[in-house]
Order: sequence, then structure tokens, then C-alpha cells
Amino acid sequence: MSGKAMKLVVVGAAGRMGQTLIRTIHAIAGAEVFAAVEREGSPFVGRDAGEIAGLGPIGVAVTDKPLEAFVEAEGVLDFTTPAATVEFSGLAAQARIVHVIGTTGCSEADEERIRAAARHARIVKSGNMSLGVNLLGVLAETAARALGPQDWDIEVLEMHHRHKVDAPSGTALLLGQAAARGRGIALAEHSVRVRDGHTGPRPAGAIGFATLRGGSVVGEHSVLIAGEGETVTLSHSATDRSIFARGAVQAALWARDRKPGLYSMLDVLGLN
Ligand SMILES: NC(=O)C1=CN([C@@H]2O[C@H](COP(=O)(O)OP(=O)(O)OC[C@H]3O[C@@H](n4cnc5c(N)ncnc54)[C@H](OP(=O)(O)O)[C@@H]3O)[C@@H](O)[C@H]2O)C=CC1
Ligand SMILES: O=C(O)C1=N[C@H](C(=O)O)C[C@H](O)C1
Repeated sequence: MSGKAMKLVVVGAAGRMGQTLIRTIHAIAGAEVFAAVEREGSPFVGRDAGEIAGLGPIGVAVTDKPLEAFVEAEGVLDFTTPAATVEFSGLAAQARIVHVIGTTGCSEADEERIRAAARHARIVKSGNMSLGVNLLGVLAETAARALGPQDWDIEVLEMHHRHKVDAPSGTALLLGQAAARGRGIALAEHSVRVRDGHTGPRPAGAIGFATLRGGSVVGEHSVLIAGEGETVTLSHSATDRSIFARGAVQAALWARDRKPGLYSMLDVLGLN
């Protein structure tokens, strides 16, 4: 383990998570904001990343040249868009640095490109970087295993702010995957993501998803397991994005001395 602060690049540095990451890394002794990246044409290119994040100047100007930043760095923290993340995974693999991916809404084709990059890079990817949600996933898996599909119905409910562009959330899918693992089934074959009109009765063993959007909600998730006359509800409320940023920095530090591969926050947190 190196004693020096880990040199981290924040991509999407002017975004909601990007700014939170800049503030979080700045406050952690074992990590430093080495570079900050925004897309070509962004009005933030050339501005100081600390000023954008409300810290005051930190001497790191936002750049639109990710590879130049990556080759001198040790890790990249990426909460951007699926298209950008796929591109960054190739560049991070080329530069042989750690890539922490928080971006959600990736397609199966995107996931395949990320798996390919993980042959050369150390990638940690999770729909939610917080300790609380990853523990909730473990609890949901245990509950789903104990409460069988003939008598108990699983529904995942989530709410996020009005700006969120993907649904269901990455966290809702992570929780659905955990419940499916508990039941020993493939989520893709049992998930019900939309209901509208005359749907007919609920198929036994389905894992349903419901999505709410509005206001400034950081992230609300519940797994409801409903039986005859009783419902078990497992919930998590995020009130501050710093929980995701701290998890991302922890993931980068954890992956620093690992072999190339695709890891999850369960690996980082020792919950696997
Ligand atoms: N896993 C987790 O724990 C969490 C995951 N997320 C996920 O992180 C992602 C980002 O969320 P949020 O911060 O709210 O979104 P924002 O839209 O606020 O931020 C995204 C940033 O990425 C920038 N960006 C887009 N494309 C590129 C590119 N090619 N190069 C560099 N920068 C780029 C955007 O710039 P521009 O606006 O100019 O396009 C923007 O500044 C979402 O997928 C969200 O679901 C969020 C929180 C926690
Ligand atoms: O877009 C967000 O804001 C969040 N996205 C992640 C998700 O899709 O689950 C994590 C968190 O809930 C916030």
C-alpha cells in the first residue's frame, strides 16, 4: 500500500456528483484532486474545479483532454453518462488506472464494453456506492430467500429528484438483483418494470419496480415483501450525496493494489 495520496481524476466535474466528489476528495488525506474533466465545449473547461464545487480555488483547471489527465493519474471517479463512461473505460484501461464507475442506466452493450476494459483495468462499478444501500441489498437477499415466491411478492420502490434521466434507478436494479439472487432466479426473466391499464393479476415470483420523480430528492429506496396480512419493508434514505462520494473514494483506494478485474462495492465493503 502506497503512503502517498492517491492521484484521482474526477470526470463530469461540474455535475451534481462531480462537485460533491471534488469537495469530498479535498477533505480526505489519502487522496488528491489531480485533474478534473468535462466534455469538449463545456463552459466549465478552463475554470478552477474547486471554485465550481464551492471550495474556492484549488489550482486544478477543468480540462477536456481526459487521456492526458489519466496517463499521469492513479484513478478516475466517473459519475457521468453511459456513453461517456464506456469511452472513459477504454481510456482508463489504456492508462492502466483504477476506474470507479457510479454511472447508471448502462445498456447490456455498454456493460459488455466495460467488461472488456476490465481485462486490463481495475474497475469498481456499482449502482450505489453507499454502505447503507449495499447492506440493504444483503438484507433484501436474505429476506427474499426466507420468504418464498408462492406466498410473498417483492416490489422495489424508488424516488429521485426531477433531473434524473434513467429508470428504474441503478440502486433499484441492484436491490432487485439481490432479491433475485435470494430467490435463485434471473432478474431479467422475472422483472415487471411497467404496469399500465388492464394488467391482469400479478404473476407469482415477479419482482416489480415502481419509479417516482420529483423535487430535489437525493435517493429513496424500499424493498417491500408483501404476504397475506403482513408486509416486510426494508428502506434506505439518502439525504446527502457525500455518502456516494465517500464510497467512491474508498473504492478507488481499495482497488489501488488489486489485479485487473470488474469489482463491486460488495467486494470493497467485504459484504460479498
Ligand atoms: N452509483 C452511485 O452511487 C450514484 C450514481 N449516480 C449516477 O451518476 C450519474 C451522474 O449523476 P449526476 O451527477 O446527478 O448528473 P449530472 O448531470 O449532474 O452530472 C453529469 C456530468 O457529466 C458530464 N459529462 C457528460 N458527458 C461527459 C463527457 N463525455 N466528458 C466529460 N463530462 C461529461 C456532464 O456535463 P454536461 O452537463 O455538459 O453534459 C455533467 O457535468 C448518473 O448516472 C447517476 O444515476 C449518482 C449518484 C450516486
Ligand atoms: O441519479 C441519482 O441522483 C442517483 N443515482 C443512483 C441510482 O440510479 O440509483 C444512486 C442514487 O440513488 C442517486
